[in-house]
Amino acid sequence: MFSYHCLNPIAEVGLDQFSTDYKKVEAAVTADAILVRSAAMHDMEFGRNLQAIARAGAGVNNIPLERCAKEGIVVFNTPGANANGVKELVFAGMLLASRDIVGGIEWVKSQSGETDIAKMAEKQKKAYAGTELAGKKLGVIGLGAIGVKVANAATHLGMDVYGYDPYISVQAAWNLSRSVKHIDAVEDIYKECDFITIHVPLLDSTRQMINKSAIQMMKKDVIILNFARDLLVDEQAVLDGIAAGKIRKYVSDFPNPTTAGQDGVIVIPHLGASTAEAEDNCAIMAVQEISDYMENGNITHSVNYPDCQMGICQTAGRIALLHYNRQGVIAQYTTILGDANINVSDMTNKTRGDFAYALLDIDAPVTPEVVEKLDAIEDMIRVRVVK
Ligand SMILES: NC(=O)C1=CN([C@@H]2O[C@H](COP(=O)(O)OP(=O)(O)OC[C@H]3O[C@@H](n4cnc5c(N)ncnc54)[C@H](O)[C@@H]3O)[C@@H](O)[C@H]2O)C=CC1
Ligand SMILES: O=C(O)CCC(=O)C(=O)O
Repeated sequence: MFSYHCLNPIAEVGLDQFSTDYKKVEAAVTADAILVRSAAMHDMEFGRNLQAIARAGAGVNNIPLERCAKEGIVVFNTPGANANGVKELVFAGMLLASRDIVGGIEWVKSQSGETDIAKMAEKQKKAYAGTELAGKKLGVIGLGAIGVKVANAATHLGMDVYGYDPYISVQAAWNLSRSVKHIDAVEDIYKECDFITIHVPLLDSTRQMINKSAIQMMKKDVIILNFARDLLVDEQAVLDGIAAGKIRKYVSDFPNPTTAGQDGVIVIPHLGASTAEAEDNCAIMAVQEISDYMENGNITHSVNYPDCQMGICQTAGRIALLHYNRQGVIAQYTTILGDANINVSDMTNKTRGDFAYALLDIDAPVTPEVVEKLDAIEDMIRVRVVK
């Protein structure tokens, strides 16, 4: 029996995928696995039996990845599962920034009961007029699951699309429309584009990527869209740019005291992934990842351990070893198994930075004494008897 805890509401259609071997628990500290959306986990203490965390979403900046790896907790995310939901809201953001749609709607509301409203609207509407998307230059920074969808869709709206991603994956490159111009220097996006949208993860290397000097390079009346993370942008510099008449609008999906209520800023309450479809997709993928890890030891879409799959175990036993990626560890654990007369019939050992993961299918079940010896290896983080 496995236990899981949900730190945020997770779509039932996903949780329904757990077999009857799983039970939901109220206390995170007692759970084998945690499902989370945006809840901040950096200050959480983890129970010793916690083996996996699945982020039902893309961004993992709310989870202490390194600490989890050191505690033998595999962290997963659900790449691409909410990308379409975000893409659609980015276009809503572009439209809201191009014309004062919200101002217009508010005006209509304020005139409710006015019998002459149709005639008044024809006079009033010039106050809310704007510009079109077609023919404008859109710069997309980060061509991953979301960036590619935004870039491709924008070409169908007649936009001239520039894409920048020095680390683009082969899959994303395959998916990118040939109409998108591949830009090698992000500065060219800053200098050329009417709309700039950022879709990169929040990392030390991307924090405040859009800063004062980037804004200085931008065209007058640029519209900046941020559906990735607020800390990617120096938002005070953006407010200064709006006040100086350089930036026409800043659209953000991340309310905070700096931007909420400010002129020239449209802030949405983190709704990018809040669609039934995205929530269902993320929950289903997260539950599948956790189930495959808990039941088979397979890792798919981890963000702190290497991916590693050996299907369903067909031998007498399977063990999973989470260890540091250091010299001599493989020799030590295979010697312990050999000394215990346990034949390894299949194994995979994968590494990711400082961490490594091994799955071993063995011809006899391991005894508690063998587990104890494996655990005692200096660079061993966690030993799991999967079967
Ligand atoms: N508003 C919302 O509700 C949502 C926000 N997000 C945010 O959007 C981010 C992106 O999501 P996905 O596209 O699904 O992730 P992804 O991992 O598929 O794509 C990220 C892309 O950014 C690129 N990248 C990394 N550093 C870069 C740099 N310095 N310059 C240019 N490109 C760089 C990577 O190569 C990758 O292709 C997430 O990390 C998350 O923070 C994601 C989903 C929902
Ligand atoms: O779960 C959510 O609503 C947030 C989605 C998000 O920001 C992400 O997937 O990175």
